[in-house]
Amino acid sequence: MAENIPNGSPESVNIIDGPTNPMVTPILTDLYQFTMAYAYWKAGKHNERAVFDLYFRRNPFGGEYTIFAGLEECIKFIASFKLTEDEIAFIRSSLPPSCEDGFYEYLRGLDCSDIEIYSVSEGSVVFPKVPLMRIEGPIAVVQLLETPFVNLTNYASLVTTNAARHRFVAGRSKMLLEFGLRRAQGPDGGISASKYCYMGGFDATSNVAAGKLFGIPLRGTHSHAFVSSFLSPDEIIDKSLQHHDGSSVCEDFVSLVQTWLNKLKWSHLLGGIFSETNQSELAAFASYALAFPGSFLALVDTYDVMRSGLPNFCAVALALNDLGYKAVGIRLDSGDLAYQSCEARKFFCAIEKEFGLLGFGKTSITASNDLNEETLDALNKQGHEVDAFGIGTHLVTCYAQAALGVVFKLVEINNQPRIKLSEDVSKVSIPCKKRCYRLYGKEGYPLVDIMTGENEPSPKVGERILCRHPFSESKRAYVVPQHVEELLKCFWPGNSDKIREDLPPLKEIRERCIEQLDQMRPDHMRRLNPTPYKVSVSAKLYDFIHFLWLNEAPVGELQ
Ligand SMILES: Nc1ncnc2c1ncn2[C@@H]1O[C@H](COP(=O)(O)OP(=O)(O)OP(=O)(O)O)[C@@H](O)[C@H]1O
Ligand SMILES: O=P(O)(O)OC[C@H]1O[C@H](OP(=O)(O)OP(=O)(O)O)[C@H](O)[C@@H]1O
Ligand SMILES: O=C(O)c1cccnc1
Ligand SMILES: [Mg+2]
Repeated sequence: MAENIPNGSPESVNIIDGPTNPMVTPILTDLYQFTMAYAYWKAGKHNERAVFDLYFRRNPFGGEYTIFAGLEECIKFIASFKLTEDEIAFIRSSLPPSCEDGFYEYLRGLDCSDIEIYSVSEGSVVFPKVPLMRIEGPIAVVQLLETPFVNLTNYASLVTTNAARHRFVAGRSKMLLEFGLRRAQGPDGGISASKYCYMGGFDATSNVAAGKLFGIPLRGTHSHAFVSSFLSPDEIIDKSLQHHDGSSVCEDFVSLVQTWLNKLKWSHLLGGIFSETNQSELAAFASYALAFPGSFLALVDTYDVMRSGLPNFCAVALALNDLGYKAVGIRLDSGDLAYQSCEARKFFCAIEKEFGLLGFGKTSITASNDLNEETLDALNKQGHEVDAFGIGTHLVTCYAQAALGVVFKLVEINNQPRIKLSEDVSKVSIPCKKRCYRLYGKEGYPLVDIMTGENEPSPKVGERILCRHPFSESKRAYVVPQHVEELLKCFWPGNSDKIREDLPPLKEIRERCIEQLDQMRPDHMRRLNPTPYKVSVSAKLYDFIHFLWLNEAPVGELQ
């Protein structure tokens, strides 16, 4: 797990690269973090040891689960945390002239070597109120981390969860392609979406830069422009195509395609479905096949799916088959995707039967066009024959919910627990430096997450423990865990002697995410009225929260 390099040593810092986005620097933060840092420094308080929790309050998309993502980028950020002279000069110009020079000297020496970070593993299923990360260190430095950490985890967790939810509705067997780059919120939105949609269970992306940066499989088809850019088959100059096994060359592939189109037109099973297809579309398909004979996939809805796109595709696919190539399939990008996919499947099966082409019935059907959880669900209910979904706008923009609402709250300073009160109970923070556990039941499902004080004994397998709702007195349950998982692990030991967890490769995080989702009890996962997962505190922590609450809340006076 840990590398053979002393924790906190310069070597252990150096082996972690900087953040993916070079815009992620210490000044990618809110001004108030620097004004507070100055005021802490001025008060001589800047080195007081603080503990902050990063968590969220409500699951997104009306669901009862969230996937935690963004940890790797946070660690990469703090590993390279250092203000440049240029940045310090800018901060100086942004703060009042009365701010003392000593502060800028202090900023010059800042790094994150004295920060400790405990975190849930990236790609884990997580729940409201339970800390995703616990950040400890000198208060002025930890304060500066608030905005970038929330920024790096908020959208990451939201879009990973969105991807996981799309995967859940589509089912395991479908291929899910992320097509969102053009519709994403800027370049960082696009790159992040590709990374985190893969993490949340998508199979591939169309985003070439993300393929290069993260090793995500790349996939794509072609657009309507390619189809409409052709006017007629006469445009195709080099019509020759070598047989797949290299044994011979077909000098006029376009004629072979026309021959097949004629056969299809007069075939017993397909007769009457179409007459004359669009010849410019046929030219586009033949050209694409000449360019990619081994991976031919055609967008069939430019003119008319049933009367043109589908027969044209099949004519090209059959001609390719004569030369030893297997066409991949079609893409549908408009209209009723359930109906058209079923009709296309019937067409492919009829060809398999008519021409004895084994396996042609299974030719792949990709669907795209404004897809989201709801349309996937509707397609499932109607019955469809789609093998792969290409999803852009709704997925990457998180159209159904714009932000997760991750927060970063002080829970302890100089070993003194702190609480933030609110009229709204759901916004009251859970004080103390805590440990967090997931307790598993007899059937192997996670039953409850429990937070305890740092120094309480951990829950034990086979030992009954009282789990209390943090704020509702009557809600409590005894649990005898069959398995206990400690959730917060050390990802940045600072100057402590803790062992640092490795940052796993993206593919491993994705596998963890898929595995964790599979482990959940199905009623927490369903789309309609899912059962909330229980989040609790130990009896001792419950008593302490309420003691501190009473202590901090002023008593009103009635006149
Ligand atoms: N069988 C179906 N059931 C429910 N929704 C569907 C079904 N088939 C397609 N959809 C959805 O219906 C919407 C159709 O959108 P719209 O009418 O704008 O597209 P279109 O006219 O078919 O195509 P274009 O993008 O070319 O305008 C899309 O969001 C698509 O995902
Ligand atoms: O629909 P999304 O989920 O965002 O998926 C990406 C969309 O991008 C492409 O469309 P294009 O940019 O050509 O626009 P259009 O289909 O809206 O005309 C593609 O054909 C998909 O329809
Ligand atoms: O490759 C595709 O088919 C694709 C890529 C991006 C957006 N829409 C479609
Ligand atoms: Mg579209």
